[in-house]
Amino acid sequence: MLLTPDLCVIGGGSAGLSVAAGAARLGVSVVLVDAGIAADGPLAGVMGGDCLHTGCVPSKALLAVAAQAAAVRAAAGPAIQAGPPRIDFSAVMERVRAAQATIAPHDSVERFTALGVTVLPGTARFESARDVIVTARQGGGLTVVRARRVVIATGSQPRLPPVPGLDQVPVLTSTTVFTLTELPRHLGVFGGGPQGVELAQAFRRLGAEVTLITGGALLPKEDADLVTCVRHRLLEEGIVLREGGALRRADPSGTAIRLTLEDDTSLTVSHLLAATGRSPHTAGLGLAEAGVAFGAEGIWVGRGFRTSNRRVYAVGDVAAPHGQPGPRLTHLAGWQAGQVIRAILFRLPGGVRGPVPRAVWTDPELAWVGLTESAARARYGTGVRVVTAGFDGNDRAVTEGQTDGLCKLVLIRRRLLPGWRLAGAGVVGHRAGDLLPVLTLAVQGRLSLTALAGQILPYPSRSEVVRAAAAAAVGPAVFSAPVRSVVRLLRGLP
Ligand SMILES: Cc1cc2nc3c(=O)[nH]c(=O)nc-3n(C[C@H](O)[C@H](O)[C@H](O)COP(=O)(O)OP(=O)(O)OC[C@H]3O[C@@H](n4cnc5c(N)ncnc54)[C@H](O)[C@@H]3O)c2cc1C
Ligand SMILES: NC(=O)c1ccc[n+]([C@@H]2O[C@H](COP(=O)([O-])OP(=O)(O)OC[C@H]3O[C@@H](n4cnc5c(N)ncnc54)[C@H](O)[C@@H]3O)[C@@H](O)[C@H]2O)c1
Repeated sequence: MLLTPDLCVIGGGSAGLSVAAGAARLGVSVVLVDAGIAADGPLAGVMGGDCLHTGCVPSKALLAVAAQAAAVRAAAGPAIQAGPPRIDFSAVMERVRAAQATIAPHDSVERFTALGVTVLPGTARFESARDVIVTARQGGGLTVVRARRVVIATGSQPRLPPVPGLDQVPVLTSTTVFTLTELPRHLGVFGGGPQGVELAQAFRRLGAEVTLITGGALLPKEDADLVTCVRHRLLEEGIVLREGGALRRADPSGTAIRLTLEDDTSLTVSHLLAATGRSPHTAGLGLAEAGVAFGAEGIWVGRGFRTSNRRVYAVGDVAAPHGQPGPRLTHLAGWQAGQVIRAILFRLPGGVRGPVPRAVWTDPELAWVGLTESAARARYGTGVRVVTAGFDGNDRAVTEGQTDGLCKLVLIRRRLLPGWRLAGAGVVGHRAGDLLPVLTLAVQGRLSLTALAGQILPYPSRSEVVRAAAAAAVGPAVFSAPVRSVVRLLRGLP
């Protein structure tokens, strides 16, 4: 069979679905090929890729149930008499599946078909610079798609470092961890990025013994002072942290797994989860046949997310803008999808990307946008100023008994005018992610510090910590000697 649509989208994850839905709603004929459509089970007939099946949704649902368990433990005291929570792990996983099932209709083949998209369940591969061959699932035959434009959105997969013995032991990844039917007795988590830290806390709060092993520092992309707050809580909750203790080898030990670290220490765990990053899904796509340049970091794209083949574009986790692996996040995939629609359908040049907000959804959460302090200092040296305000001075946090954390603003000296400009901002603390939108607006929109400091905010709210940090930035200028002189002068007037 030969199909000749305007657009062929390969991959039905966050990126591909956004492109397909947007294009179809603008009246363009779209063929969407997805290899990840579940054939049976509760998510049968559902696309959604990593985010829905093995990423954001199940991990956040697991964290949410785990947070409830932690809240029960924390509530127990003189005011509330409660015992330790009894956790039914299979019911926990039911909650995870229920969250997925609630979101699933949005990503279903049915919805996309109703939007006018032709959905082909199967695996796509370029046969030439123009033609994409789709091998249908379950031996259902071949379809040739000859589209005016093709968008590759094939995502990424878990990356396992070449540690000796890792291929000799059962290793869980994000692909398999959400199919566990029993709570691991002792979970070794290998990797201290957002994935490792979030899942370590979730499993610990659900009652597993957890050891987190990471070659470098915990959350290495974040400023150390913010990470300290997260680390403190993980330790307090009983997670054993082996930071800087890279894994040297893994060996089977009966039904368990023996891990030997670089410092010659070893430990035995019942389960091992590798959370050591992801690599782009480029294999088997026939990229060489299509004349699409790519590397280990992903498919190289320029402005408008166009590849080296002018008919072909790439977005989402698989794309490497200007040859660099970007952050791999669902909301960034959504933004890129909008850009590719602009480029293909409206022939508009790609917009310039503002700083991308990100959050680690642990408790406390760590949320950031723009330059971190360490990145700013590396770039601007002494022309950097940092101000903070802690939740210990925030009345709402005090009333909630959740005063850990702070808001931090990274300022750089203005080039032409006197004063400072906001280059990065973030919060660590209880529900810190909810405070990120205003900081994102401030950093992306180059909002003045005076505007941030002058906000009228509901009292008592955690959002006041942002205003307090901005007030700390503008305070020295407001209460300076020249301003005091003006006040003195005016006081003398009738
Ligand atoms: C545990 C975990 C937690 C996460 N939490 C967050 C979070 O809280 N916030 C956040 O923003 N991001 C989070 N992420 C990252 C987020 O899931 C990804 O950035 C996002 O899903 C990428 O979307 P995508 O469309 O590029 O790729 P994917 O969602 O991977 O979709 C790719 C699709 O392409 C299909 N495909 C691949 N090859 C072919 C082929 N040859 N033919 C046809 N189809 C093909 C696949 O089957 C899949 O359906 C998390 C990731 C993990 C692993
Ligand atoms: N909240 C969120 O937005 C969120 C949550 C989970 C995952 N994600 C996304 O999913 C993807 C995967 O997350 P991740 O945390 O696995 O990736 P990551 O690349 O951020 O972190 C990988 C971690 O593994 C460690 N590591 C890698 N190789 C190692 C080795 N050989 N020895 C020791 N340590 C090693 C790194 O030091 C790092 O701590 C990322 O793209 C991330 O953005 C996002």
